[in-house]
Amino acid sequence: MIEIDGITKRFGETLAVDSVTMTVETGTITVIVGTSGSGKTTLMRMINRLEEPTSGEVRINGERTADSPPHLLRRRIGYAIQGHGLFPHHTVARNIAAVPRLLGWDRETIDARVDELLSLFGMEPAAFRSRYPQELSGGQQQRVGVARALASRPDLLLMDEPFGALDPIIRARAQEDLRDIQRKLGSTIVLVTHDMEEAIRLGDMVGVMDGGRLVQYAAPEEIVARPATGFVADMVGDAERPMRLLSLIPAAEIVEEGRADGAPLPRDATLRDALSACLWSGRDAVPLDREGQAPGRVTLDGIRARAEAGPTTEGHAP
Ligand SMILES: Nc1ncnc2c1ncn2[C@@H]1O[C@H](COP(=O)(O)OP(=O)(O)OP(=O)(O)O)[C@@H](O)[C@H]1O
Repeated sequence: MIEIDGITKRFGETLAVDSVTMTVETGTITVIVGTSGSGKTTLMRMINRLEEPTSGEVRINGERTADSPPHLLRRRIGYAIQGHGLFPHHTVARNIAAVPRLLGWDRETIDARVDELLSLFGMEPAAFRSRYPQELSGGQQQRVGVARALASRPDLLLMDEPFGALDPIIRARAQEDLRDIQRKLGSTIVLVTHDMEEAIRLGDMVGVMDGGRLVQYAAPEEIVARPATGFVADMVGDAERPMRLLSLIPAAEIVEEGRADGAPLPRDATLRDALSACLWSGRDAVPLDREGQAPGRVTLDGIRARAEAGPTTEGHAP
């Protein structure tokens, strides 16, 4: 359990973090969300003492972090940042093994851990172990970055906008993978993002920061159903916009040739209807009735691409 107790950080005149108190339970994901400059990164960096608090303290499993030398503390706490920070001249295996090597693990244990993590992240160890970061796709580099942060089985993994550099489709996959792996390993994760949708999707608990203050700390359902302030409500509203947008776009706009299983949706169905039908039936395409022609199909990929294009077509303001 991580207890953040009345923690405050001042940079000169700036009150970056203002007396934040929160408890993170072991084996959960806590997401800190807020706009730029709200203090979320500073709050997180005070957990592993990359920043020293002006006042207040942090305890990990009852031990005050202030009593642990920062370099020892940071070996127990994984840290993954946007752009992954991999060492370009080291192989994937050596990158993942960085902290276990520092900790003096023996070679077989390290090799086994590297292979275990690569497999867990869906990367065949024999194919990836000896590659260099520049020989990987962006999504693979990001996975190696997270694998590295998890390698020494840290008490806690801190993640600062880990998916910020990924395009939206990979991002959704990366979030699902993280969730799966966190469940399998039982890791405790604190993740910082400016994206409320990501917070709602990933967090067991969501903390919303505004102007250095923690304005709400609750389960995602609670945040959505009962936002504590207007600011939280606005952030939730922004997150729901893609869904609202989907219900305004006719599925006919992205219908394509080809068949799909199931009863055709009516020709005036919206993308939201099509998405619901796909999710409900577990299919990645559904048929759509068309005027004077055989039914076409609407695919999940098509829906996703159209949602990401945003309200580009005239008359579809969200
Ligand atoms: N080292 C520093 N020196 C002076 N001011 C700082 C320093 N680090 C952060 N700040 C200020 O503290 C406030 C909070 O910054 P912080 O980086 O924690 O916000 P954030 O919510 O993580 O924002 P972003 O999403 O842009 O990273 C900002 O006003 C920032 O300018």
